[in-house]
Order: sequence, then C-alpha cells, then structure tokens
Amino acid sequence: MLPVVVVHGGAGHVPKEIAELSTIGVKEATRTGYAILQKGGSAMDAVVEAVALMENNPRFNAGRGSVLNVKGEVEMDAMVMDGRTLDSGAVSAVRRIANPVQLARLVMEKTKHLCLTAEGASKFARSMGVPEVPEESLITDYAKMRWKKNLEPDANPVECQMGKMGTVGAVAVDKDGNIACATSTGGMINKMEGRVGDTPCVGCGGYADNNIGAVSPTGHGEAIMKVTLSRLILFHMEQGKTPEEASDLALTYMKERVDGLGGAVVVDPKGTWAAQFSSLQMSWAAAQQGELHFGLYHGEHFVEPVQENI
Ligand SMILES: CC(C)C[C@H](NC(=O)C[C@H](N)C(=O)O)C(=O)O
Repeated sequence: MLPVVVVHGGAGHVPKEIAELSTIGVKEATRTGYAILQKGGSAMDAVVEAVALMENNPRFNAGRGSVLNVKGEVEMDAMVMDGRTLDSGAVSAVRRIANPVQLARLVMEKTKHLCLTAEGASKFARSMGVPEVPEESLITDYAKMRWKKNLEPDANPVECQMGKMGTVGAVAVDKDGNIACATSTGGMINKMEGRVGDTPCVGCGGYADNNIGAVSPTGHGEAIMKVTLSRLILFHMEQGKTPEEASDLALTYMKERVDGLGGAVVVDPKGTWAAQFSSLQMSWAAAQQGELHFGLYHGEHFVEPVQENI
C-alpha cells in the first residue's frame, strides 16, 4: 500500500471546461509526487514538490493565479508539517514569493518558529536567498476579473467566492512510513488586507502525525478554523474511523455547526486514503501501487496507469 500521495486543487466551483484544467493540474502534481516517492524520496519532498508545481500553475488559487485581496493585491498563506517529529513551518500574508510552500519548509527547517508573517516572512526569504518576484507576475487576468466583479455593487458575495477554486494541498506516506502534508493558498477573494486563513494554522489548514495520518483541507477558512478541521478528522481516525468516514463526519459537522463547506485529502499510516468534500466539487488525484486515481464531482472516481502521458 506504500508509498502513496493524494493531492487536491480546491473546493470552490467553476464551469466544467475550466475545472478540467484543474484535474490536469492535480494529476500532473500527483505523478510528480509519486515519482519522488518511488525513487525513495521522503513524504516531505513529495508534498512540497507537488504543491510547488500547482503554485506555478496559474489555474490554481496559490502562488501565480492567487485570488486578490480587497486592494487587488496578492497575499498568500502556506504550511508544511512533518509527521515524524510534528515539526511544521508556515508563512502567512506573504507577498511577492513564487513558492510560499518552499518558504514554509524553510521556516520549519531553518528557524525555531512555526510561522512567520508578512514583512518578517519576506525578510526571512531574502536572508535565505529566495528571490522576490514582481507582484504582477503572480496576478492573472482571471484573478483580476474576479476581483473587479466582486467589487460591483450588485455582486453576490457567495457566488463570487465560490466562482474561483484552486487552493492546493497534498498528503503522502513514503516507503519508510513517514507522513507529511502541505497546503498553499491565495485565500478568499477580496479578503481584508492582513487576513490570515486556516492554511498556515496547525491543525486547521493541515496536520501530519506518523501515528495517525495526515490531512490537507480546502474550503472556507474561517469555518475550517472554527472546527479545527484537519485535527478533527484525525481525531475521528484516532477513534477508529477510516479516513473516508472521519472526513465525512468532520465535514458534516463543519456544515451543520458553522455552515461551512470544504473538502480534504487524507491518508493513514497504512496508506489508506480518502478525498472527500461537502462542496459541489473538488479536483483531486491520488497515486498508489502504479495506479492514478482522480475525480472532480461527487461519485466520480477514474483510474488509469500512473505512467500514462509521461
Ligand atoms: C470558496 C472556497 C471553498 C474556495 C477554496 N478556498 C480555500 O480553500 C481558501 C482557504 N482555505 C482560505 O480560507 O484561505 C479554493 O480556493 O478552492
């Protein structure tokens, strides 16, 4: 059953044609993560590479392609967690960085802190030799269009929020049984300047523990934080639930208790995995035992050889 990697590309909803590009993106990221695991690479390497690839893909709400805050600027959140040691690293409201997930990993590896924010995170990036990129290079026409639409007086905020999907995340177990997670996002459309969502918060936007499993979620960040979604899913697994049952229980709780929608990718130490969501759709893909699994709408589960199209 090992190794395994499971990836998601967000839980918002967009028209089918656009959503299919997300499926292509999550499949590509999953193949990349799986190739690393097959060569004996670590779960941490696999999730960071998979997420960085999706940050570079303008189709997703992370890195290039991030949604814009109310001022029309890009502020991104990202986190990683290592299930061996429970070490984690995160950045919040960070600007002008191409790959926040790699910066989050550096926070974990090179500082004694778990999270750096805004200007401090940028300063740390500079000190680590991470290049600053022009803000314009992170902004797509699509993100600008959604931002403007949201500012219109008759804009329906719910409709507009859901009309852009693409937070990205991954969980993996390597052949040694080590488990890791990574999540990266531009956040919620037209968020206030300085808004920090679930993604950089341990137990909310991700959690990994070799003894239990790992989770990377997507969805309305404020709702995810209220129920500490990632840790809640793992709590249900500690109580004996499967990854699928645990995700469904926690997502139902989030919906009923705080009216929040979302989804998550989950693994346990044996390599049992799940990709569940309460939203209309979530692009996801998983690789295990030479097979690539993927889907987008409820009830969809396609399988093909993982080697295809390489
Ligand atoms: C409307 C929602 C479901 C869309 C979803 N957003 C996030 O996951 C945002 C992230 N959790 C945060 O709050 O910062 C997406 O990008 O697909």
